[in-house]
Amino acid sequence: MHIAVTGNIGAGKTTLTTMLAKHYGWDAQFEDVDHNPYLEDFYADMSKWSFALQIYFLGSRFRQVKEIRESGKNIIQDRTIYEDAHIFAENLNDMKLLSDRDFNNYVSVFGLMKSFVSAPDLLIYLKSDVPNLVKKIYKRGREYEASISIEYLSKLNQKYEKWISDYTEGKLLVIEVDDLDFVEKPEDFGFILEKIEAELNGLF
Ligand SMILES: Nc1ncnc2c1ncn2[C@@H]1O[C@H](COP(=O)(O)OP(=O)(O)O)[C@@H](O)[C@H]1O
Ligand SMILES: Nc1ncnc2c1ncn2[C@H]1C[C@H](O)[C@@H](COP(=O)(O)O)O1
Repeated sequence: MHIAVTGNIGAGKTTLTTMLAKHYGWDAQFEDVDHNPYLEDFYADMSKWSFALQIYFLGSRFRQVKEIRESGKNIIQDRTIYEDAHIFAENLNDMKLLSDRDFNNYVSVFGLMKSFVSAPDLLIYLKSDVPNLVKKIYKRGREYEASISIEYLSKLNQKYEKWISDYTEGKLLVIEVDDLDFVEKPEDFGFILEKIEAELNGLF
């Protein structure tokens, strides 16, 4: 079984992925953030590094897709390859931080990869508003993310809303996380588990 957790920067994907992997004994796949050779430079100069970062994330995410196909294990994944293309790359192009030439090149490589990608059995979208995302990004305290603007997060949130409303590839669970503290409150984590189990009824 393949479950993926999706959502904007700071929504709580890594935290929930870690908790679910521990709770169910699933393998977890995380984003390549700490050893990412471009991320810090990207936030310092988005226009200069956007293409290199997108290619890096695309390659890293495709490696995960391959592993999921080959492993036969129950895997929970922190963010999907769809988000790189439909949320981040598209938004950078909209904001003129990724040129049309580089974006078209990216889209053509993504198109080739897409035929190898299977949708997760369940996609869990963590929906959060921008002020709450800002609070959580601040709480996490990655220095290079201090430059993330409200405008950037708002545009990403709009892309997420559109993408989720059009998503038909598989089962989808939308969780509004702003009033939940699944880190500190076991009952909030329990509420999420109940929702997941209702969706996966029969697959467990
Ligand atoms: N529902 C929540 N309630 C309280 N704190 C949260 C919640 N979700 C995430 N956090 C905190 O917010 C920060 C960002 O969460 P993280 O899981 O890294 O987000 P993401 O992976 O989506 O970027 C972390 O410090 C985490 O502990
Ligand atoms: N495809 C991407 N383009 C730009 N930035 C990206 C992409 N994928 C992830 N990121 C950034 C956003 C955050 O700063 C880190 C980690 O993501 P998070 O949502 O906090 O787990 O990488």
